Parts: sequence; structure tokens; C-alpha cells
Amino acid sequence: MSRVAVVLFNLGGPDGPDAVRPFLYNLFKDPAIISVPAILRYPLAALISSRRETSAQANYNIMGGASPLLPETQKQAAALDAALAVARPDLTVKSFIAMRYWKPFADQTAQEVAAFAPDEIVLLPLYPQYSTTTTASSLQDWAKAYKGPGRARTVCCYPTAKGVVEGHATAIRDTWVKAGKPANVRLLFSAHGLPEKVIAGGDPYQAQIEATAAAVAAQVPELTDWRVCYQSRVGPLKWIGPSTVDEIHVAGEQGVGLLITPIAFVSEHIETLVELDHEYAELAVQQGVAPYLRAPALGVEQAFITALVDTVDHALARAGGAAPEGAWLCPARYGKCGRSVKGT
Ligand SMILES: C=CC1=C(C)c2cc3[nH]c(cc4nc(cc5[nH]c(cc1n2)c(C)c5CCC(=O)O)C(CCC(=O)O)=C4C)c(C)c3C=C
Ligand SMILES: [Fe+2]
Ligand SMILES: [Fe+2]
Repeated sequence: MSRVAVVLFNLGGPDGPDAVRPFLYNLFKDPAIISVPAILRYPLAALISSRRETSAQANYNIMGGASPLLPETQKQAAALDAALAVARPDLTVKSFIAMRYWKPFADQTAQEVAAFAPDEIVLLPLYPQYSTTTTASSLQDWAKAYKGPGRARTVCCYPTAKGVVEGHATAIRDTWVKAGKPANVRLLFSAHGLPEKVIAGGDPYQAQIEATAAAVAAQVPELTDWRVCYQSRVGPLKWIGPSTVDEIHVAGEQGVGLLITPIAFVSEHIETLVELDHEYAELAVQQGVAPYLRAPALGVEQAFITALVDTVDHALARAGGAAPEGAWLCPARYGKCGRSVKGT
């Protein structure tokens, strides 16, 4: 029986208060995040991580002192393994997790994958929308770390995969129905933002976010008023907009309620549990935005896990295999992302 390792990539988050500063240091020393020469980037990373430490710790304290990203990703890995065991009984499949800025780092996971002795490896970023700052950074990190056996298949992006779209649509509809189907509610798709210059450099992230949002909105015809916005801005550069904060002000001025759905985040973490549920919820109250509803992230929602299964299946059958429903091909102008699945 063929042995398949699926490597799930995500950002990672601190596992306790003492990990906040080194986690931030790792993030800001990544050239995919700050694109200046290493001689400047390393001291800059040390400075930003020390300045940000206390406020970031306070935010992680709201979640019990640590990021829930790893336990949430472990649940997704277990759900994927269970679903793959049913869908592909012809294979011995095991999922592994490699985080970019905190444990388990790619180096450790690479050793575990090598010990598993796979025939095939599917590299599956838990970022449906490709970005040089996330997907590319994780895949490059992995390429440096892995020296073991197995033929690698790389999943690039899946922003309009059937299960991604269905999973979001279900979460949004359930949230709206549970709140008693309020009228006069605007649906906000809130994605992590990026500096404008990253997009200008050929990063397809924003186009893919908009494609996901349009596909999901088409499946929730009950909420005809919808917009895309961007949160979590960091640093002095101009970021893509409109910002989620501005959209909350606009909703207040226009007297509409909001249903916010995180998009680009496939699990709950600091930017949903603190930023959306505390900071922006308080702002919404101040601005008189009512109701302020928040749809959950995809997590282990069945449709999303099915999307991951289909994506793995397609990656394995790539040569001549049919693309999964909703497969995305980036327009040629986005030079940084070529195809939805590519071999390495
Ligand atoms: C699609 C997802 C993400 C993109 C794109 C992204 C780009 C990006 N992020 C920062 C800076 C920070 N991100 C932080 C946390 C964080 N970011 C993502 C996802 C994306 N980032 C996740 C899932 C998390 C949460 C990790 C967790 O602990 O749960 C943080 C740390 C938190 C904080 O201090 O606010 C920073 C800083 C930049 C600069 C950037 C693109 C240039
Ligand atoms: Fe981030
Ligand atoms: Fe792609």
C-alpha cells in the first residue's frame, strides 16, 4: 500500500506568554514579511518584537495566554485523516503539521515525515488563498527543511473549492438564522490585510479573496448586501482596503447591522477571537451597529474537510486527474501564483 504524508502548513502562534516575543521575532525576520536586506531586517525584527511584546501578550491573555492555532489545526488534521481513511482505503495516509513561526517548526516535522518513509508527500497550505507572505514562505521553509524520501506534490491555492465556499455559506447562514434572521444586515467578508506593495508585486491574494467572497455570497442570497474588507494592519506601510474598522464606522453611519465572517483564516485564532470578537465588537457597540454577528471560521466543518480530501486526491492524481469542483486557476497577470496544483 502506498504511503502518503500530507503536510498541513499554517502560521503558528505562541504556546505561552514567554513565546510571544520569539514568535514575533520569527515573523518579522521573514523576508516574505519584511522585504529588506537581512542586515537591517534582523535588528528591525528584534526591535518590533520587543515593542509589540506587552500588547500582544495582553491579547493572547484574553485567550488564556496562548494561541489556539495548533490545537485547532490538530483537530483539522485528525478530521482529515479520518476522512481520507474512508475516501482512500487504498492508501496509508497520515497528516503532519508544520508551522512557520512557532512549534512545530518545519525542521521537526520534516524529521517526522522522513521517519514515516512516505512514497508521496502532499504539501497542503491551510491558506485557501495564495500569498507570498504565507503560502510561499511556508513552502520555501519546507523545501529547505525536508531531505527525506517521497515524491512531493504541492497544492498552491484553492480559493473557490466547492467545500470552502459551502463551508463559509453554511457558517454564515447558521449564524444569521440563529440570530432570528434579522433584516437590514450587511455581510462583511473580513480578510487579513497585506501591504499594497505586496499586491502590486504580483501577489494574487486580494484577487483570490474577492473570488472566494463572490462565490460564497452567491450561495447566501438571503444577504444581498455584502462587502470585502481587510483587518489586522501592522506597520507604517499603506495596506489594501477598505479596512474592517472603516466598514464598521460606515455601517454605524448608515444604520445597518453587520454579520462578519473571517475569510482567509480557516481556524479560530487571535485575529478572530480577540480582534473580531473583542476589539471590533466594542467598536460596533460604540458606533451603534446592531446586531453585530460573527460567523465561525471553517474549523472542522464537514464541507471544508471534504474540500481538503478532494484537494489531496487531486494532488495525487495530478497527471491527467480531473481538477476538483471549483478549482481555481490564477490569471496570468498574477505571476506569483501559476496553477492551483503544481508538481515540485
Ligand atoms: C491569510 C493569512 C495571513 C496573512 C496574509 C498574513 C500576513 C501578515 N501578517 C502580519 C503580521 C502578524 N500576523 C500575526 C498573526 C497572525 N497572522 C495570521 C495570518 C496571516 N498573516 C494568523 C493566522 C495569525 C495568528 C497567529 C496566532 O497566534 O493565532 C501577528 C501576531 C499577532 C499580533 O501581534 O497582532 C502579526 C504581528 C504581517 C506583517 C503580514 C503581511 C505582511
Ligand atoms: Fe498575520
Ligand atoms: Fe495558485
